[in-house]
Amino acid sequence: MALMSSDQAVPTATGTRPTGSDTRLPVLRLANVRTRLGTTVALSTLSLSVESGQVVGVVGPDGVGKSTLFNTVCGFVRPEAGEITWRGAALRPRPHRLTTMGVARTLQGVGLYGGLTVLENVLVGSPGVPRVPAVPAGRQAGIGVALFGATRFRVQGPALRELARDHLSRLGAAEYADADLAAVPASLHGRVVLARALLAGPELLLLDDPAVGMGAATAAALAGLVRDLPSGSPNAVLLATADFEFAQRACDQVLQLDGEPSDAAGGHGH
Ligand SMILES: Nc1ncnc2c1ncn2[C@@H]1O[C@H](COP(=O)(O)OP(=O)(O)OP(=O)(O)O)[C@@H](O)[C@H]1O
Repeated sequence: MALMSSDQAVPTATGTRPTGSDTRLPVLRLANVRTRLGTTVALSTLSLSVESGQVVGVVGPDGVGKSTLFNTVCGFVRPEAGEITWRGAALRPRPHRLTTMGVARTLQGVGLYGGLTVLENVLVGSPGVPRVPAVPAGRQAGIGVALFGATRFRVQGPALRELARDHLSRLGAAEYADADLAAVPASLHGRVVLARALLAGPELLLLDDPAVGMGAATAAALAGLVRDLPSGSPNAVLLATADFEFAQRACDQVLQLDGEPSDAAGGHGH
């Protein structure tokens, strides 16, 4: 695992937009990105590059800007400076285009439902999956659906269920597929969240503190699974965590964010 500092410069992309997606170029690159939330510079002068086949971790304590980084990459907030590129092409992210583009994101502690099987939990938010009465409609139509929905899914119906089983199997949780989520060990919940994100076949998987609240053994097992993820899909992983040990286990490269967010004009780099 290589350790980078957050002000380590990466070359700025040329800005010319390639006609096709060149898989030799970094999946995602941020160059000197700064995002302000109100008067707070929540993300300051951040540069990073996520190459094909890599798991890259961004590590830092609460409040250092990890969620802001993800929200910037997903287009929920717009950076006031810097450049984001996707396979070498300038990117202006839009949340509703994420799945089409090939980005899936997990959210901390969102969207696991007792009363549904593990398999049904993996399928929540997928197109063509009937609503399950146990889940309030508002939650099914929530942000998870927006992130994991529609156009990126190539299969539906029984084939989608089989794909969901395949992902559970890949993550060592196949035997729990038909069990109620409430009845399976909590140590498996992280894998259910992962399987759901994998279902869309993303090129880039964004993992928001995947080990939060986990015991050391569960986190270590999950880190091993995450480390092995980049293959065909996802092609690369960017994860944010406050857990340096988890990042060390899971990542090829770790970028440490350790600065304090600053007020207004006097923003400084992390
Ligand atoms: N809506 C907002 N308006 C103004 N400042 C905000 C807003 N949301 C977050 N911040 C501030 O921006 C900074 C970065 O927050 P962010 O949530 O990105 O950090 P984080 O590293 O993800 O921490 P956590 O894991 O606790 O969410 C923090 O100082 C936070 O207080």
